[in-house]
Amino acid sequence: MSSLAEEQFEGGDSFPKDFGYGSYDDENSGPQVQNGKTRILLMGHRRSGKTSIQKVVFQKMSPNETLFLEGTNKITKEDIANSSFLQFQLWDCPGQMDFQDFDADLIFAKCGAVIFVIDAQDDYMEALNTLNLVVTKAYNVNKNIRFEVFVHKVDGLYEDNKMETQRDIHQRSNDDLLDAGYDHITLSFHLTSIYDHSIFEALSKVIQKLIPQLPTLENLLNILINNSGIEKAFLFDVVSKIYIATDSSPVDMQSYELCCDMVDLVIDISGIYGLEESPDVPAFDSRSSSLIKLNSGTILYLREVDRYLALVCILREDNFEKQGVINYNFLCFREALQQVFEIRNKSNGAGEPGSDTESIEKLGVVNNHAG
Ligand SMILES: Nc1nc2c(ncn2[C@@H]2O[C@H](COP(=O)(O)OP(=O)(O)OP(=O)(O)O)[C@@H](O)[C@H]2O)c(=O)[nH]1
Repeated sequence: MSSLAEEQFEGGDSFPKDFGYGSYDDENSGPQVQNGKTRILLMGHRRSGKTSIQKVVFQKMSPNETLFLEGTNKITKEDIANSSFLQFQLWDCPGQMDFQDFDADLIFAKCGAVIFVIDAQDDYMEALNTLNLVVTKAYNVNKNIRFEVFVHKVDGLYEDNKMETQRDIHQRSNDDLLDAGYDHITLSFHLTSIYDHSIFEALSKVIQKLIPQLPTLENLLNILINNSGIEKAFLFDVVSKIYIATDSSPVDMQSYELCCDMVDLVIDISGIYGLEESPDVPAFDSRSSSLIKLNSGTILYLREVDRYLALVCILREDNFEKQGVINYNFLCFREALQQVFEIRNKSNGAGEPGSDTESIEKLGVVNNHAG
């Protein structure tokens, strides 16, 4: 990779205050939501890695530091709302809780997703029994919960063994549900580790399922990339490096990792050189953008969308010749995104397709291929 080619600061208006995430709070009013925040539960046996996941992704703890974490002995609630775009409450449940006998109504009634963490380096048979118990209890309380199984600590497994372990856990847990008469419940599986980007990618996928505007965001990104000669675009929450949306082309891990590294780099450089006199003014602002040219003839291009969101694009160097078109399309994209949130804030019916279509129609992008 060549060095950072350009860290540029451009003029431009910030979004109005009401596009801040505060208003996003009010729009969710479904049963899975409490105080406007979707509740996500982290469950699993002792030492499976639940607290480590939360600390590494949301509190920027380095993976090695998790070695010194003490066991959790009561449910820890973490608001992931004020510090980033993501509006949810993460409940870290202690592994030592009595899974046979706990207040399922209280825990699952207002829950959007259960993440069940299984230590793939350990014997997981007992964990599968607990998974079955948790899933069936949760489903009886709330049929809308999404079940996500993290086959965790896979950094300790050989490549072949990873897929084999996931396949085995998938097979056994589905068989258990079938035996219990719950064959209609869908479990999603993710291979994860805190020592690489897999945990960020898995959490991105979990969280995307809980964002009602996801299809609209994906459509907007499709329109943007098709008209700008961009190959791949991610909408990042810069605080957590979770991508809240991407275009509909498949995600390859390498591209995602490159984009994550770029977000880190921009935040670090902004923190060092971009601070205003007042420490309260965030360094990552409407003037932040960055361009990295790789030796492979590929360009990484980052633009600030608002103080918590960044668009990161991957494109061929040749297609970057018309940077003006790309910048213009980006502004249209940003405006459309703003409209999506404004319309949703006004309407009570979250997720109604009509309102979102209106924003897409207003997206007056310019086609980069047109010459
Ligand atoms: N190799 C490896 N170790 C991990 C990973 N994630 C967590 N660990 C380690 O697993 C151990 C237990 O992690 P915790 O996060 O405390 O586990 P927990 O599930 O919160 O445990 P309880 O609070 O007892 O329920 C720590 O030593 C972590 O460093 C991972 O992805 N890979």
